[in-house]
Amino acid sequence: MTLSAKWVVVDIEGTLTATSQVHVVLYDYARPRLGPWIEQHADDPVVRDAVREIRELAELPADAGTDRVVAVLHEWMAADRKIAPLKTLQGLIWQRGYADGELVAEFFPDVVPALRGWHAAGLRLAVFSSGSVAGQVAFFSKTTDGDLTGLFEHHFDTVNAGPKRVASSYRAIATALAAEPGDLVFLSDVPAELDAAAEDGWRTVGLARAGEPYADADFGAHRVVDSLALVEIEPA
Ligand SMILES: CSCCC(=O)C(=O)COP(=O)(O)O
Ligand SMILES: [Mg+2]
Repeated sequence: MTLSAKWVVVDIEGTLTATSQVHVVLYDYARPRLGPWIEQHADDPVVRDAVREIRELAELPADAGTDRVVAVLHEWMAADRKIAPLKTLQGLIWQRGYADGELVAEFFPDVVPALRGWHAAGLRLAVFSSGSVAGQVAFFSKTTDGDLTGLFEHHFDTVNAGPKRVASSYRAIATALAAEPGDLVFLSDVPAELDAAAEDGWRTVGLARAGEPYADADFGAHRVVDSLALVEIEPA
């Protein structure tokens, strides 16, 4: 399969890294640290705003204590709700974990060669993930293949772009990149995300990786592969 594009925009979970890397390794790391982080960073406006938003979304009283906020966050994590203030707090905790050497990002074996190959060929790379931009940058900075942050020119999340299953988020990204939708290719394991990108005119590639949650999903008219090694992209 050969595509022509200027930008390659990649999802993280299920596309670059196993879902278990996020749901087990990263969520297990964040879970016990949420309460202490909220308490120890109570004066950080980012944390304060996130906690206020969590209370509002969960319909908790404005003075609900950290234990009640954390209980909500644990419920959201158990249900894998990708809610922005949760992702903000997780991202801060993971940022510290990567900086302290307690976390190291791992990818499917085909990922780093593909990313490096596209970058070397002159394609421009960006990330669109539910994980916060801070969490994404930390994730790519400490990987089993070293610091990969230099590969990516832009990072998008649900705060600076919008929800991943809504076409307007892909319009916002195309505008931010000053790119025509037809010059953008989006790679994701979630058909609904690909549908939203295609609705905005993007090219799309679905990742149906063995053992991953969407391995047997219906990808409709989207191109589908089980490895990035099968995705050839020429600079447009
Ligand atoms: C350090 S990035 C963590 C990714 C994350 O938190 C997440 O929810 C992944 O969602 P995606 O949109 O990449 O499938
Ligand atoms: Mg994904």
